[in-house]
Formats: sequence, structure tokens, C-alpha cells
Amino acid sequence: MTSTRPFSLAVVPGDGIGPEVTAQALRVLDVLAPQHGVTFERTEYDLGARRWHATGETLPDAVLEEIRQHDAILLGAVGDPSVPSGVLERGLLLKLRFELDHYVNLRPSKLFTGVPTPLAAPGDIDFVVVREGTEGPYVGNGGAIRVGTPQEVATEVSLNTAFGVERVVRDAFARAQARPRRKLTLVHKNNVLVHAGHLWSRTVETVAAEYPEVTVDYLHVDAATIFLATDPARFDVIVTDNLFGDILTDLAAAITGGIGLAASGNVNPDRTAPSMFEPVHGSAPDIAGQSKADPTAAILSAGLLLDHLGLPEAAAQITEAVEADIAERSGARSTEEVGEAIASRVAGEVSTVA
Ligand SMILES: NC(=O)c1ccc[n+]([C@@H]2O[C@H](COP(=O)([O-])OP(=O)(O)OC[C@H]3O[C@@H](n4cnc5c(N)ncnc54)[C@H](O)[C@@H]3O)[C@@H](O)[C@H]2O)c1
Ligand SMILES: CC(C)[C@H](C(=O)O)[C@@H](O)C(=O)O
Ligand SMILES: [Mg+2]
Repeated sequence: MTSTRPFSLAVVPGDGIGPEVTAQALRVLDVLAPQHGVTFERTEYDLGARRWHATGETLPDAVLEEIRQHDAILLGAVGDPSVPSGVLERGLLLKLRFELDHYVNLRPSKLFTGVPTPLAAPGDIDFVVVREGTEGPYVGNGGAIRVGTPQEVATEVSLNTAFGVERVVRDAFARAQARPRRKLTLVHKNNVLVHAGHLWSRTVETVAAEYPEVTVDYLHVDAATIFLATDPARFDVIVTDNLFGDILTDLAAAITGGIGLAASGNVNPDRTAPSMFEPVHGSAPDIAGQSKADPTAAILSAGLLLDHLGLPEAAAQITEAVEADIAERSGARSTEEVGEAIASRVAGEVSTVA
């Protein structure tokens, strides 16, 4: 009897198109597992708007502790117009990222052949954004007084620690060193945000001394948006803070075929807790329930998950299948049709879906 290696997966389909795209990512994982002698023992967690309406819960601590016991997490998307903005985003998604110490929010951007891009001369776009995931303006360090009055004052203070900045910068340098171009760009706003910005700049300068082969440059975040639109091929590894990284990676998606193709990993590089893989996009309430969502980002995110679990060949199969599928795309297809086409390619069958 052939022995199989079991991996435990916590699956959080979430809201809106989350369950639709997650189903397709799981379909592809199911095809790959037997090919690589592994099994994925899945536990699905009903978290998101439905649960909040039913119980008032976002992510109970007991559920978090259960999720923590898994090898990895696959998440669809979180957020729903029926729930006050921020409740699920902070109470579920960010709670997972913070509690599981996902300090590297990894967001690769590659322009696959045949993908439409709004850029006239895109060049060879292939970069990765290493977005800090546990600090910055996301920590909830703020408040509001005199709410609803003309005297209202609201703060949202960005937290940057030497510890937090150094560990993500080190991760980014290691990634840059392992890539052929060996280039790292720090993106910040150190001409205005001088306290945090100078911490980031000094940290990059210090760690750079250990990586003499890595070329380092710096861009203010506003200028970085210019270059993402005019010369994105200049980027290799971008390291940046939590909020800048959020914004830059939606733009990065837009220039590489759209948000339906953008994958991400919330990585705990120290492996003290499971890493979590999810598309960059959200729950897309405007198209939810219509089978219009492109599941490719979720499928590519499953590829990042496989890589993280030490299955790089399986991950490469996903990338190849997606590239081949994209090259032949024409006309509108449903979420299921795209998932089926990619799954068939991964299975080694010729896709029957046009
Ligand atoms: N990681 C996450 O779970 C995550 C990420 C972003 C936003 N959100 C939440 O999602 C909700 C909606 O946010 P939003 O509208 O700003 O961003 P969004 O990413 O959900 O949607 C932005 C636009 O992109 C389109 N889109 C998104 N994913 C797509 C896909 N796979 N295929 C085709 N089109 C796609 C949507 O239809 C919409 O027009 C909010 O509650 C927000 O907080 C969650
Ligand atoms: C929903 C929100 C908390 C999240 C973020 O800002 O990180 C999203 O925009 C993302 O990019 O994953
Ligand atoms: Mg975002």
C-alpha cells in the first residue's frame, strides 16, 4: 500500500464570492493530492457574515485555537455589506493575521502571457511585494472622541517596532537574494512620516550590509505608484508597510490582468502557527452569487500554500495550468468553468471547456 502524507487544512470560505472561489481552489487541490502522495484533511469553518448575524461572533478564541492546530489555512474572502464595515475585517481576517503572527504578507505579481493589461508597454513584470502584516496603521491603535459632533477627533496611529520592521526586512532581503535579479526596493514615505520612515530606512540600510549582492533602492509610495503604472519591470522585491502594501498590491493586480488573478500568502516564516493563503481580492458583493468571480487568484493562492507545505512541484503544476488556461482564454466563463478548466489541466487532461 502506498503511504500518503496527511496535511490538515483549515478552510474559511467566508463571505460573498469567497465560498465560490474557494470551492474551485479545493477542486484543484483534490486533483493534485493523489499525484503527490498527500492528503488534505479539511475542516471547514463557518465564519463571516452568516455566523455574525446568527451569534454575534466573528472569531471566537476556541475556534482560533482549533484553527491554530492545522498545517495551513485557505481563506476565501471576508466582509459583507450587511455587517458594519470593519467588524469582520478586523474581528476575523485581521485577528487571524495578527494572532497567527503572519508578519510576511506575500503578494507576487507576474504578467502571464496573453493577459490583458492597461499598460501600453508593460515589459517583463515579475515582482513580489513583501508587505508587513502585523503592524503599521492596522494595529487598531487609535480612537475617536466627540463622535458625530463637529468637534470629532479620530486617530489611527501607525505602530512600527524595530523588532517588527527588522524581521520583515530580513525576510525580504532573503527573498531578493534568492531571485535572479537580486533587487530590493523599500517603499515608504520617509519625507513626511519621518519617525516610522526613518526606522524602515535605517533597518534596510543595516540589513543590506549582510546582503552585498542585493541592489537596494528607495521610493516614496506616491512615486512608486507612478512607476507601477509606467515602468513596473523595474521592480523585483518590494518591501513596505502594511497599508502601503495593501494599496500597492491592488494596483499591482490591476496591471497584471486584474484582481481576479492576484494571489497572496499571509506567512508566518518562523512556523510558530499555520500560514494562511487567500486571494488579494475581497468578497465582491457586486458579483456574489452569480458565478462571475474569477477563481484563478484563489487557485494560485492554493499554489502558494503547496509551496509553503514543501510541495513545489505541485505548486508549479498550478502555475503552469493557470498560464496555459490564461493563454487560451476567450469570452466569459463561469467560476466553475474556469475551475474545471484549470483542474483538468492539472489532471493532465485536455480541457474540454473552451
Ligand atoms: N482579504 C479579504 O478578505 C478582503 C480583501 C479586500 C476586501 N475585502 C472586503 O470585501 C468587501 C468588498 O470590498 P471591495 O469591493 O473594496 O473589494 P473587492 O476586491 O471585493 O472588489 C473590488 C472589485 O473587484 C471585483 N472582483 C473582486 N474579486 C474578483 C474576482 N475574483 N473576479 C472578478 N472580479 C472580482 C469586484 O467585483 C469589484 O468590482 C469589503 O467588505 C472589504 O472589506 C476583503
Ligand atoms: C479587508 C482588509 C482588512 C484587507 C487588508 O487591508 O489587508 C484587504 O484589503 C486585503 O488586501 O487583504
Ligand atoms: Mg486590500
